[in-house]
Amino acid sequence: MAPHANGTSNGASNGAAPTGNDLVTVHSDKVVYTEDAIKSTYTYRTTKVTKAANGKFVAEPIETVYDFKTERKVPKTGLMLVGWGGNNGTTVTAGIIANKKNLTWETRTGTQSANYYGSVIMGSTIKLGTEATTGEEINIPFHEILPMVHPNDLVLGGWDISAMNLADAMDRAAVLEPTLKQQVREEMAAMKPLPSVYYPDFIAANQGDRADNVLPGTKEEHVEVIKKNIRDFKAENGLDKVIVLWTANTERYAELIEGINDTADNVLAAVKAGHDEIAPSSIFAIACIEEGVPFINGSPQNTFVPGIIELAERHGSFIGGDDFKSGQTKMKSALVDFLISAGIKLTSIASYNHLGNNDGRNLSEQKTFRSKEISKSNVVDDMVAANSVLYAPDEHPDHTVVIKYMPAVGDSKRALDEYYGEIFLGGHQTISMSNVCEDSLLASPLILDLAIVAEMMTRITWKAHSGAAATKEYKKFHPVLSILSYMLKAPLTPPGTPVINALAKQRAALANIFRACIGLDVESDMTLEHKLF
Ligand SMILES: NC(=O)c1ccc[n+]([C@@H]2O[C@H](COP(=O)([O-])OP(=O)(O)OC[C@H]3O[C@@H](n4cnc5c(N)ncnc54)[C@H](O)[C@@H]3O)[C@@H](O)[C@H]2O)c1
Ligand SMILES: O=P([O-])([O-])O[C@@H]1[C@@H](O)[C@H](O)[C@@H](O)[C@H](O)[C@@H]1O
Repeated sequence: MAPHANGTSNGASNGAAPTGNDLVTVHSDKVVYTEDAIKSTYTYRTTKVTKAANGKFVAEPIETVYDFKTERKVPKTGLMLVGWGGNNGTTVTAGIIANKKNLTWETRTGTQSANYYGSVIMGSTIKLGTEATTGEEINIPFHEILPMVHPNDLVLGGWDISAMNLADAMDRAAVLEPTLKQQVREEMAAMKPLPSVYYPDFIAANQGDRADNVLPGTKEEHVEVIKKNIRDFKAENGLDKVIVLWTANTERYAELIEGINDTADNVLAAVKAGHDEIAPSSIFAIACIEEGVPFINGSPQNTFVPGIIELAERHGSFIGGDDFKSGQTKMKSALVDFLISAGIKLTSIASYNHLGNNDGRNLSEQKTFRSKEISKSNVVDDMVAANSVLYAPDEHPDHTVVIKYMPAVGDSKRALDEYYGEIFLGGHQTISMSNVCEDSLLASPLILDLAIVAEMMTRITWKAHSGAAATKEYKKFHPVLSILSYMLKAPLTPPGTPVINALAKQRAALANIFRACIGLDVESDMTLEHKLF
């Protein structure tokens, strides 16, 4: 259960008193509970900096007071996966069934129980505060900070260009132990992906041999079919909400063409005209935006061309992406943050990996590899740019990304990295690492995190007490959900806003925004209570 407040705010009634097995009770006059919502008042503190002519800085603390409102009712939520029959799609499906049924299965090393390890929402904790008398740090499960969807309750569906049922597709993926597969096989055999949008030019030619479940018709018709699929899925399962997430193959980048995909009207006209540069993932994005359903891109291609971002803003529909940050890049975003913020001048990063799953097979073509190369390379940019002591303007470490398809290793990707940097007085530090990433077992929990956080964001609204954003009515967050960045290699942010890739900053943003929704200040880690004499 989400935390509850005992206090009353501004003399307003506190509404429904906290009851039952609430994990946390928040004593604050900044939080009010009604039957339907948690309402908090939060003072957001930032620092406005002005650079003077002499190159020095003037810093001014700024306070903005926001009201947040979080709907408390957890909706019955469906998760529709594009690429449902793939390694990630089958693995996350089996994982939910295993957890829902509390399955255990025999492995070479003993009995294994279902879990959600690798999910930041289900497998990690956040600091709530310090124990009133002992000062001990109190941490709570991330999932408990707000009333979130539980992954066990997600209703799964989706599309695939391969007609294979989920049980056979799970075998094809070769990710899970037979002793687990046999327990979920019957349920998964009944799961059949809907026919999908297939434009061969956007993925590797070697994917053609599985494309036996393809929608006929025009691009305009495809948008309408996808929208109907979503409506039907919602109705048939009695859902309150649907989230759609792309875990299909990596597509090549779409060419950005003025007059075609630069504005919302142009991209809709291009769909109507059946323009070649409208990708399947963009067809899904448009359908979801028009249907008011959050759409998240777990792959690296530029699904969200400028016209689609404008369309999402026009409809107020949530979008997020790009490219799950599952293993090698997640490590990179943490290690680079550590090295550069420690004053070590990283001068080269060599990122090699090989893998043998179908994703690797699809990436064996240059056009699709290029999409992944971009998302795996740009992850260091913000950290480098933030350190003008080490790096001159536009100076960057050398950075190379290599991905090779080696069928023998299957889904067990081998990542080999070397980080090379300058240290004190001309010394050098070389960090070489080997990182075996069970790719689908690392990506699947991220699919759940992305879906749960995206759904949570549909229930959080805000208004400002003063300033330019002051409004009487509560408003939604910006349609581009940059709050999802912790789970993504190439975080999509609202146009004109900075991209933050540093892993710790991304996680802090997620945790602190959720803390603000229950009227708790950011966790500063200052622990002054332990430092003042
Ligand atoms: N650790 C990871 O696994 C990881 C990390 C980051 C990103 N990704 C990305 O996630 C995606 C899925 O990875 P995977 O290992 O599950 O790949 P996969 O090849 O096993 O699965 C992709 C599925 O998508 C289907 N597909 C292809 N085009 C489609 C379309 N237009 N509509 C519907 N279905 C379509 C394929 O038939 C296949 O079943 C890839 O783009 C990959 O780059 C994976
Ligand atoms: O997330 P990460 O481990 O850095 O990157 C992975 C790549 O190393 C891998 O080659 C690719 O197939 C996966 O889709 C994923 O993108």
